Amino acid sequence: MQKLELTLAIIKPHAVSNPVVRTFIRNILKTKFIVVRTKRVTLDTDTACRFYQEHVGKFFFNRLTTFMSSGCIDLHVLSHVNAIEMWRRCLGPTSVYKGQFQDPYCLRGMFGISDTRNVAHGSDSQDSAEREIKFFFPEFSFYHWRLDDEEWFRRGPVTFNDHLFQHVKKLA
Ligand SMILES: Nc1ncnc2c1ncn2[C@@H]1O[C@H](COP(=O)(O)OP(=O)(O)OP(=O)(O)O)[C@@H](O)[C@H]1O
Repeated sequence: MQKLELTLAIIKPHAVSNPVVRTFIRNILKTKFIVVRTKRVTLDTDTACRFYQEHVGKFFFNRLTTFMSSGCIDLHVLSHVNAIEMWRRCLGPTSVYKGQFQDPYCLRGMFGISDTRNVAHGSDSQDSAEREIKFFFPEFSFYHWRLDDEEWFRRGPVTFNDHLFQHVKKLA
């Protein structure tokens, strides 16, 4: 049985503040993935700039970091075999316009407003996922994940806790 992979999903402010979009996305997350952690935060611009530091100097950097600190964002640590690719496939292309033509049912194609307000973020590699999860969930233990939790979530049984918006171990 292939091991579970972790990825970070960030639901961007315009998607969190729209109840229809938020509910649609949450349904995908809880039915297609194992949701390992969920947290809602509001970033200050300094934290948004640190998170997106690889884009410093690009024409959209200021727009992106201002937008990401303009309201609540939802952070989800997702798990699945090939979680990174799966979540990015749900998102579709970075460009909303491209998504609308190439893959109209992807989240960005359906709910994106612009290339900045493109619904959500997904880690693009295992290294990025680990770095990004550590950035937002410093208390998350990769040691315990690898030692114990990964196998538990893979084999089950798990149940979904709506209040936490997380899957949790189902104890006998
Ligand atoms: N040409 C652009 N114009 C405006 N905003 C952009 C543009 N390119 C990227 N961005 C913003 O910067 C974010 C990070 O860009 P990146 O190139 O890493 O895209 P991505 O990997 O598809 O998206 P993400 O990392 O958010 O999942 C994008 O999600 C988008 O919000």
